[in-house]
Amino acid sequence: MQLQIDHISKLFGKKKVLENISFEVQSGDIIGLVGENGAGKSSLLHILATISKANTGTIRLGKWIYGKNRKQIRRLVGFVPQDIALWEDMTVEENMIFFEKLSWVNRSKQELKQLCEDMALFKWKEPVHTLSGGMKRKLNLAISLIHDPELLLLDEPTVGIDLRSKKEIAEYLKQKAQVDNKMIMYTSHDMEEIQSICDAVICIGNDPFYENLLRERNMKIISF
Ligand SMILES: Nc1ncnc2c1ncn2[C@@H]1O[C@H](COP(=O)(O)OP(=O)(O)OP(=O)(O)O)[C@@H](O)[C@H]1O
Repeated sequence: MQLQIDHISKLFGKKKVLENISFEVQSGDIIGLVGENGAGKSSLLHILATISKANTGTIRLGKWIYGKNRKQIRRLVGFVPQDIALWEDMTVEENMIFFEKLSWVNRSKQELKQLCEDMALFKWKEPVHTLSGGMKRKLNLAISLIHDPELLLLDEPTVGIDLRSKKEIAEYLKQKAQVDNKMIMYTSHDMEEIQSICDAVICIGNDPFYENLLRERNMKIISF
């Protein structure tokens, strides 16, 4: 499958946040998005998650076109937003079951539990409000994987997650891309993490500071 982004721009009022962005992502790719605060990384992910619309340009995911085939596209996309979105009074198990019911797939309890464990989350019967910030993020990640999306969009997914779990999650995501042939787009301000996970990086805002950082690390830069 291919994600094809063709000349997209995004405006908020008169403010241009994304300008004429074009690039392609293939199945199996993990693409990093970097750039300073306010550069437009989340805005791009929101567009790709169909939560917001680009002002110009076209986007295709496989044979489907954004704006025309939203329902089909939503089934193929998983999104972990920066803000944690969970039912705080329900347990981890109840949250997983709730989101499984909202999805288009049937997963057994064991499969749902395994997804949490893949994210190094070993709480199951605990109410979410008793979890740490990092554990909640792990749960958000597990939820985004319930419907086995072809395109996984992760907006700073590992903020607050301990180093061991970060490493385990990175290995899991690499396997998802390499073995299961999924596309992953990933934002982070942690260059080491970006370097260890991503095959190539897009520098939102064409910022020479970030481009130099990436060159110093011999990372492949996707220009647009
Ligand atoms: N709903 C909105 N209405 C108006 N302006 C917005 C809206 N969402 C984002 N913006 C503006 O768009 C710009 C890009 O924001 P965005 O959140 O995409 O940046 P980012 O690169 O993800 O930043 P960060 O690294 O801080 O997460 C910012 O100037 C922000 O204020």
